[in-house]
Amino acid sequence: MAQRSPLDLPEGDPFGPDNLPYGVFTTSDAPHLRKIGVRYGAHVLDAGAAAATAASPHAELLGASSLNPLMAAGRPVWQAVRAELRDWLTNPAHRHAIEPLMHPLTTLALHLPIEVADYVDFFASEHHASNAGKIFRPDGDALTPNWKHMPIGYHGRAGTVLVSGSPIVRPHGQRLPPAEAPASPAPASAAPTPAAPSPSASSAPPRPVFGPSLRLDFEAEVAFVVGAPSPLNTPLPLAGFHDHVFGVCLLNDWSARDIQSWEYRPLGPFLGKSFATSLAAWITPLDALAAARTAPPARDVPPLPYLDDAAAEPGGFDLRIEVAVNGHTVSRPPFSAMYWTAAQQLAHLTVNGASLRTGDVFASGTVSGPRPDELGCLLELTWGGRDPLHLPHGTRTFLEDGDEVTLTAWAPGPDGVRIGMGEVTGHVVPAAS
Ligand SMILES: O=C(O)/C=C/C(=O)CC(=O)CC(=O)O
Ligand SMILES: [Ca+2]
Ligand SMILES: [Mg+2]
Repeated sequence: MAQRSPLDLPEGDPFGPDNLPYGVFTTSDAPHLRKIGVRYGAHVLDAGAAAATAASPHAELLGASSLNPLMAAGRPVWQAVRAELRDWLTNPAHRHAIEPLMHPLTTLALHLPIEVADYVDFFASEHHASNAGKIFRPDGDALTPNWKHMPIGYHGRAGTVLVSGSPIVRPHGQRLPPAEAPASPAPASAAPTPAAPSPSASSAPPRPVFGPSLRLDFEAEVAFVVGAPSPLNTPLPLAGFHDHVFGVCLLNDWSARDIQSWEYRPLGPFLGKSFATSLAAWITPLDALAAARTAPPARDVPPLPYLDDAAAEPGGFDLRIEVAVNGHTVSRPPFSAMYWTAAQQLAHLTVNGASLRTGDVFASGTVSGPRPDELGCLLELTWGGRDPLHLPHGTRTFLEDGDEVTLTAWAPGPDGVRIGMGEVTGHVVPAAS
């Protein structure tokens, strides 16, 4: 049987000419030579080689070892490069030149496609925020009084953003001893080292122990990658989203709930989240998601003018996310349910005069929908460990060593075609001894 050309895709392939996500790869014969690739079906185009062959004016940008130079070039260049890529991959006149530059995806090593500058994580799902509020702060209001007035967020740790597939080492940290039996069995190496004798009276102040986290969790999120930088002291309007955001990808904000719940007051998440954040290897260009734009939920509290999106282009994205633990689907969070949009988050990030750098990543926050099978983390799916999940391979409250978590997503594209968002995956390895 004749071998099908990598340029002939099956009908409706989610990585077809309307998608064209960017990544960075190496081949086994040149493991240190990072190249920009464009995913097309089950193959990857060596974009730098294609640009050189075509004598493209963008050959230097596509010949770089990360996406940052291309991302810094701005939207007119992004659009010109996307048109060139589509021509190279679909115009029969280029077939003989392009075919030899296509690598089977399975033969490549994929790397972090961008050099991450700053990393911010938001808290934009009303369902997640109110569930987390009820679980972490059962005696208070589910939402804090500021929540409907601004997209709440925190600055995370850019240096520990890892590419999909990287192992996640169970973190050590301070945590409170569980009031009763631990919600999930301790890994063999997890015997905690008491920092102090246990309190003898129930009114004694809490005293932490030190050891591997017993409540390791995932958070299904969507990340937005900044391309064009912005100057200091220049707040961006909502429309700035279109000019400054290069692309979108999946992100897993691994979270140690026991470390987090002890440390987060009063300044917010810190070491319970900074040990690792996984980013997908493929960045979907914003233009590939044009058909997925959708209106966000109705605002029941009018936002301040700089966040008011009533007259703006629809700021939501209809991304259908799926979360699998060890290959078993545990949730399908709908990104269209997010209350605060990425455009509002960008306007808020810069409203105080803060500048943007190429490679800044801002993540949506955990994506949870209203239904019990739409929740984006185990904290919610097991209600703080109270209601274990029953999976074919055993019950889970939080993650055990060896567990693998995979997020996938797709978005509606033009003419009923699906735009594949690739995946972000990671597996838990035992805490360092
Ligand atoms: O309610 C809290 O105190 C914190 C909840 C989170 O886990 C914060 C976070 O990472 C934001 C998010 O993913 O939505
Ligand atoms: Ca998060
Ligand atoms: Mg994290």
